[in-house]
Amino acid sequence: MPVTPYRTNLFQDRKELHQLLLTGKQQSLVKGCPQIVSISEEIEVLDPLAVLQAIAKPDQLQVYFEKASQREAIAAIDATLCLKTEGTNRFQKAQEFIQTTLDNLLPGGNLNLPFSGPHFFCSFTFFDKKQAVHSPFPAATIFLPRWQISCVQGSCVVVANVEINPQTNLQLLVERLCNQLRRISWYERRVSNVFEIAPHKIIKQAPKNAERFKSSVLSALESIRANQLRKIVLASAIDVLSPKPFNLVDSLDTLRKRHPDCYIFSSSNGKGQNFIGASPERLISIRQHQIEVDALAGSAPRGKTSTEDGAFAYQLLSSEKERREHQFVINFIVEQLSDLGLIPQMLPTPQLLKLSNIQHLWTPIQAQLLGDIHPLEIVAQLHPTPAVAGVPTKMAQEQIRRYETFDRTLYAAPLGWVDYQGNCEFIVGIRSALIESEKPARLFANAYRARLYAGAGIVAGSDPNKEFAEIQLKLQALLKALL
Ligand SMILES: C=C(O[C@H]1C=CC=C(C(=O)O)[C@@H]1O)C(=O)O
Repeated sequence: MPVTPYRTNLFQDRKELHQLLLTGKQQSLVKGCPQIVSISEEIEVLDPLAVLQAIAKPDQLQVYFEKASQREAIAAIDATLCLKTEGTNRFQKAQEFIQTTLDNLLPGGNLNLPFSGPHFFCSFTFFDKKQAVHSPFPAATIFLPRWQISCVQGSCVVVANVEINPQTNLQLLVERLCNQLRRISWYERRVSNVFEIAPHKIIKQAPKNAERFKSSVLSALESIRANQLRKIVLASAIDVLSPKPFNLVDSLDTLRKRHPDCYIFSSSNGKGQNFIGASPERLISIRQHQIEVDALAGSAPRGKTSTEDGAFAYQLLSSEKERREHQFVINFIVEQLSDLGLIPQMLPTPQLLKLSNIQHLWTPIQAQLLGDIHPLEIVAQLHPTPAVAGVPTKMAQEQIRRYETFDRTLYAAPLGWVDYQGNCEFIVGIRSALIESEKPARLFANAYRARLYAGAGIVAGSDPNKEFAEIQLKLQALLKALL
């Protein structure tokens, strides 16, 4: 992909912008196919979530990511190009789509800022095929956004990706791009809450949920005793109904304030359904060839006092069962990275990751990226880890299908971005919910539904009551943000 030495403030200089687009047009003539021109420019400080609120439309694909503790947020709005696919080779197809797009892409503007240059936003479902006819998300969605707005530690960048073909009217395009950028920069810099009075919501949790979950745990423990399984992560879902639509931006705004140590995320399917969450788990990040993967498994509540909190932490760190549950995840990640010829490195004992309502055993694993391994090859190798599936993986996935009566959709699956230089960040979509902000569901007496998901790792020695209590604790992260 050639990098063009254009000025860094292309939107200020229409002649230069026109010239870059013209190069794209000429390239599309020579290559005989449309080209993408990607323009990056620094803008005044704004909140990407406020831009999402101001310009995104419900019928557009959208993704939002934020790590408040690192002062990092990014919004991707509408798709210039998109691939929706499924099957066992979905990661491979996604990789090919990205490569083909980059072969026909001309980047311009300021490429030296964090998040400048084209980024591809990806969401994968837990399973590689649709679980139900009306599944809200395809097994893989990869898109190059029309507009990408990011803010990293006070430095904000806008990236516009436009498709050009020999017929494109460049003057009109320049006009349209500059107008849209003006709209983005003018908008409110802070999220304005739409609902002054919180809508009344009814929590609907089938009473059978608890019993069904506990009997699944007992049955899974039987499979563990029979040596068919060593670990399985079983999840539960609850439905929250509301007479008013759920507001995506309000929910994200609440989540980022309540869970600054988590990755706040949302992925919208362009049909009024949004998958949102506050996940503590990073599947992988690659920055300048440095890979980081989280092994996260083993949980305890937070204490009400520092003494109680310390006691919970001590129990967690010294529990043989929690350490075993955690070790399965480490072993899997190390094995999968080693299979790719990488050399994983980590500290010998887990650390504690303390979140607002729960604490976990956490082992960050590092490796140096070697050769030309694509980030999605590593994602394919890592998903699903035993933090969300089990050991052995295939058997655990089969059993999950048998025990869980709901569609996992994006729950516990990789969600993230890959950039044009091979950097990436993927989180695991846990502590999450599917919210409906467009059409009320007839099935629920025309109310709007939010489905919340959380799971727990089951190993020999697990207690069904304790695992159910852990799930309730995890569900609180989302429940409090929606109510
Ligand atoms: C599967 C979930 O959590 C995983 C991540 C951290 C701790 C876990 C545990 O202790 O069971 C789970 O493996 C979830 O929150 O839905």
